[in-house]
Amino acid sequence: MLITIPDILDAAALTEAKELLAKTGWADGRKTAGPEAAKVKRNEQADLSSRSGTALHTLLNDAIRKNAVFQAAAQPARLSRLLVSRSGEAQGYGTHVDNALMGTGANRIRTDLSFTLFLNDPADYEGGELTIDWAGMIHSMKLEAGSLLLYPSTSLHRVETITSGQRTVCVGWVQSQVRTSEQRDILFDLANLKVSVRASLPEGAPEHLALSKVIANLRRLWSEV
Ligand SMILES: O=C(O)CCC(=O)C(=O)O
Ligand SMILES: [Fe+2]
Repeated sequence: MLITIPDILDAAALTEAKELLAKTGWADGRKTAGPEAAKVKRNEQADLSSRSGTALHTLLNDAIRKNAVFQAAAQPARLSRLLVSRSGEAQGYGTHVDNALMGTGANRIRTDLSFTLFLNDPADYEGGELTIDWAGMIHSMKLEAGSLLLYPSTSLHRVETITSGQRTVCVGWVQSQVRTSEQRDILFDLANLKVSVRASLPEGAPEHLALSKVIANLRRLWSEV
């Protein structure tokens, strides 16, 4: 599944993120790419180890984790550390596949899903679409500031070259409790169905219980914890 989630950050959180970003240092983005991806990666990455960088990481991480749609769609078991990157004119990120495993020690994860949280508006730059090759279809997307695009890490993708202005995003990866995309899709559909059933049938209706039972039993079959 490829899904856009609006309003991960509200206006106040976006302003705070931008203020923290203004105090953060930047380094060459190739440092955090695998050897193959490093050849096509042209951007800069924020130093999230500084004081303002740590505050920024916490702000973004909390906002992503607490979002109900993100939780339902990704079913996260674990999240990678986040990266914040910016690309200016003539920069971008050529076609690549993300590393299957990331992080070290206790932070090691299998990447099932990748996401980009847009930190500035599409009007601020030309080019810079995130282009994803998913199930034989090409999706090219550029979202409003504060919105997140979640997509399977199994796909080839790229960031189109920026022709003017500057693109700033936060990217990260999820190890899902549910390893396959097909099973995650079914659970996401059922979670959405549960919301509609709750809205249209009285509390305690047998349909609520039946649906809860189906969801719980599928999660028993498909989850790794
Ligand atoms: O900047 C983006 O939207 C995606 C970046 C990316 O593909 C990556 O960091 O692996
Ligand atoms: Fe990537």
